[in-house]
Amino acid sequence: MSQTLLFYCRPGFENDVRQEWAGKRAEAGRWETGEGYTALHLDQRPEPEVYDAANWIFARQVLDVLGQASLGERDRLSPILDLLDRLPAQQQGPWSAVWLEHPDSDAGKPLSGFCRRFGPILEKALAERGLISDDAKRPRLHLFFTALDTVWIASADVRRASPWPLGIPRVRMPSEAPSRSTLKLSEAFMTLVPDADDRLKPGMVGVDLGAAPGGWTYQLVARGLKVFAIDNGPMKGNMAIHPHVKHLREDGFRYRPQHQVDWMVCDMVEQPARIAKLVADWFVQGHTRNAVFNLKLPMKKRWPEIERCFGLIEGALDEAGLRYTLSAKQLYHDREEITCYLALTRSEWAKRRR
Ligand SMILES: C[S@@+](CC[C@H](N)C(=O)[O-])C[C@H]1O[C@@H](n2cnc3c(N)ncnc32)[C@H](O)[C@@H]1O
Repeated sequence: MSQTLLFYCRPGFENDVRQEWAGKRAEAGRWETGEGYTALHLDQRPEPEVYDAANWIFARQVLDVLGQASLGERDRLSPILDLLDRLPAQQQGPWSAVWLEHPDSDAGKPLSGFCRRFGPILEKALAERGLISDDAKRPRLHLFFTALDTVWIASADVRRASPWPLGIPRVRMPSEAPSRSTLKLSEAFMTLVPDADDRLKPGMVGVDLGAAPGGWTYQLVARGLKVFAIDNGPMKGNMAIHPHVKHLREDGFRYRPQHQVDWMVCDMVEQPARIAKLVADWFVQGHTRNAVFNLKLPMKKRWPEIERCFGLIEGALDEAGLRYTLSAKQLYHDREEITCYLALTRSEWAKRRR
């Protein structure tokens, strides 16, 4: 049975979604792309894992398309309900929720007001037809408006899809943090570290490479960690005087901790392969068990660069016989970059603990 997949992404990174697909999957199909999204028409339905938003770096959300509707100016509701009525029985709902969304693009953002107004109208109509269920495990209905008169209608498996509208987590800017970069690490913990509350605990020790002015250090300190902040530049605000922060004016590529630490984070602006080698060395030498690091990707061919960096890390850790997980995402707060999470498995860490 043919199937269309809809991917949401940061505007300008649609080609990166396609490159990532081609790098990871054998199935080829026809792509249909707009700013902030791209859809893939396939002859066959792919495996369920494909819908795991966490498995994709550049896609924020991956949905199963049910259809596309053109809407009239006076009556937008009827064409949507008609399309839903015509779906095969197994796709007809009921749904656990209905989300009205739009591309995260200059053209898409003005549609948010319309989505807010139209959402309750649609929800009421669906509820009257018995199409909204209390069962939170039921699929979610997504209406992705690319214009006031054009909508993609899609469904999401709530166990696999991103849990945030537009695939964008809401992150609060803490007033005490010295830089907006803090949002990136906060988002990384929400998105990439599934057991963050367990893996980041008071009393743990972290190293922040390229720490100044202290936005990432702030996130570690806020979770009760003691932090070695490595940077030749100055730490600012509370991060310059906090008793849990030790600022060392050293080269982040040369610095190594005297004792094993729980976390290493790295936001140095450098060639991605150099960062990848540095991170791999920290793990192979047993300096840390968790790392969040940023790979800056200003180049045109980002996917081959990512594959090269992951190859470097995986090659080094595999050769050292380590068991680990490596994941990555282009976060909402990432521009021409991605954020990666590398962690030893719990059993591996227990084995290596000195
Ligand atoms: C993007 S900023 C980091 C921002 C920081 N994560 C925050 O949230 O405030 C990059 C930092 O890396 C530092 N840096 C670059 N190369 C470095 C190196 N070789 N050793 C130490 N710090 C370095 C720079 O001085 C700069 O402060």
